[in-house]
Amino acid sequence: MNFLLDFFSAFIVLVVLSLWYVFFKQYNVSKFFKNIPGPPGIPLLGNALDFKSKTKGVLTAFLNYTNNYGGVVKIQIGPFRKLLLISDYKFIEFVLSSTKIINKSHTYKTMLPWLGTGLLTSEGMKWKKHRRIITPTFHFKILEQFINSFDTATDVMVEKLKKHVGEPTVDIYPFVTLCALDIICETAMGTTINAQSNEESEYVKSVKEMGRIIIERALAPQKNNEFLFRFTKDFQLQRKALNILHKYTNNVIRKRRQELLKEYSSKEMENPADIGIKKKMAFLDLLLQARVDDRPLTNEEIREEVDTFMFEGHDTTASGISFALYSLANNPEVQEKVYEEQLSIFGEEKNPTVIYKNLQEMKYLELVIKEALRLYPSVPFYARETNQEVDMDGVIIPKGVNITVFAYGIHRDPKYFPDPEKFNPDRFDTIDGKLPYAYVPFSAGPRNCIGQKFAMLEMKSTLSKVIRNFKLCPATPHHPLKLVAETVLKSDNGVRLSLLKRV
Ligand code: HEM
Repeated sequence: MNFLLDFFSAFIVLVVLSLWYVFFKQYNVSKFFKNIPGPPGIPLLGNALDFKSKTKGVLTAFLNYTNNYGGVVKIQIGPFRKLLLISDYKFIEFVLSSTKIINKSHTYKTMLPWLGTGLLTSEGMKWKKHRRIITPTFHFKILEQFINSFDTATDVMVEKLKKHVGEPTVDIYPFVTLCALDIICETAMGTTINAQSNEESEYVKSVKEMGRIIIERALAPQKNNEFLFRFTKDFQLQRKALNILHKYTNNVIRKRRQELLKEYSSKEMENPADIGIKKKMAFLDLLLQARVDDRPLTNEEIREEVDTFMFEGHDTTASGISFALYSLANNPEVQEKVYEEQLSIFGEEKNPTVIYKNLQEMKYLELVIKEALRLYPSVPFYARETNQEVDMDGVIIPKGVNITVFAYGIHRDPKYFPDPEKFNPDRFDTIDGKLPYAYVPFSAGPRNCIGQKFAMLEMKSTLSKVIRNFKLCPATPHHPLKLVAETVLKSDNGVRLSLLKRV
């Protein structure tokens, strides 16, 4: 009896202490949020029901909140989690340019099992040091060598699309995704997985599986919790997918390290500084040469970075390319200008050998891509968390505040983009460079997208080849997009259009 009483008292003390800890931790945060407008929620769940099933409602809910409550909105998810949704220019500028608000929010934790602490998820000194050594791997001399990989993968896609010429409606998203996956595999790891001809490969399926699990966990409170997640079916599926993904990357790393050592010993490369320029190399090879704190990166550190490129570097460009193709199909006069530009660079040649200079000459196509990323930013929102108190022009933001930058929201603000729903690439002719924090598809500041130049080149390369080969028309029946925020922006009913062969 005594034992039971002791146990019960200990349990009560533990609960009280835990609640006190949560309350104390939340006190400053709650005080900060007190006067910020936001949608009324229901007890315990807050606004969580607005996000309804899985991912469907988040984008619409965020947009409604922004329209109803303005550029700085308080959102409550469950009893304890609050987030600050921002689409206010000054606030976005403050957050993204800050060297203090650098850490990612709690939501990114669901990526850790796959990516570990690669560049996207790492913090503090690790992020700083790795960002410094990875930045040179995006030098244009290195990117230049990837054009051939972009070209070869797009050739495969064009051949596959040719089989659908004349059909009234084709969902191009799956074609583009597999093409982007082939590209990132070859450029990040130097390996060919032939995703386009081998869609059922274990690796491709595992990449898709992890993408799904990451976003579902981020939005469902019971899966987000590490302990409860262990009892779900997805935990087992994640284990299986991670086993395949990590094994693949680890094998590639081991093999490339051995090859590199052999090449060194045969004195093939005399000046390590030239590495990656003289010889075509994948990001992985450059990471194998890199040094941090006067030592090479460990296999695990390299795997984290390569997996991060695999994750961050294919769905994003696939969305960018797909929505740009959709916009061109539905805006024939813009498409005609893009085609004219291609003719002015290559003449009638449909499959010319494309070099870096040609891609730089595609100025109008660049405006088209920018406008597509304004209306359909691949990453519609991203979040930071304060790890210290910060002073924003006299307003103190306490430690522990989740600040979610709503890029999709500010991109549709008529103050910065008049007639925002109109697809008008020419607007970037006049506004480019002005108000940089109103246009943030690649984020901005010290923690912006390190792969944006790579992404731009890939998108130009792929889009230009498709446009040289096909005339794009709207799908029949008419196909309005149903945008949803998954790990990236997608359309729930596909990205449909119709293809005609260019003669
Ligand atoms: C259209 C294509 C792309 C878009 C729109 C895009 C967008 C973004 C955004 C918004 C962020 C910031 C995310 C955050 O703060 O949580 C980011 C970060 C990042 N992106 Fe991209 N991205 C694209 C393509 C790529 C590619 C092709 C790669 C790699 C080859 C890449 C690698 C990364 C990495 C490593 C980070 C983390 C950087 C850091 O935290 O220091 N991205 N990207």
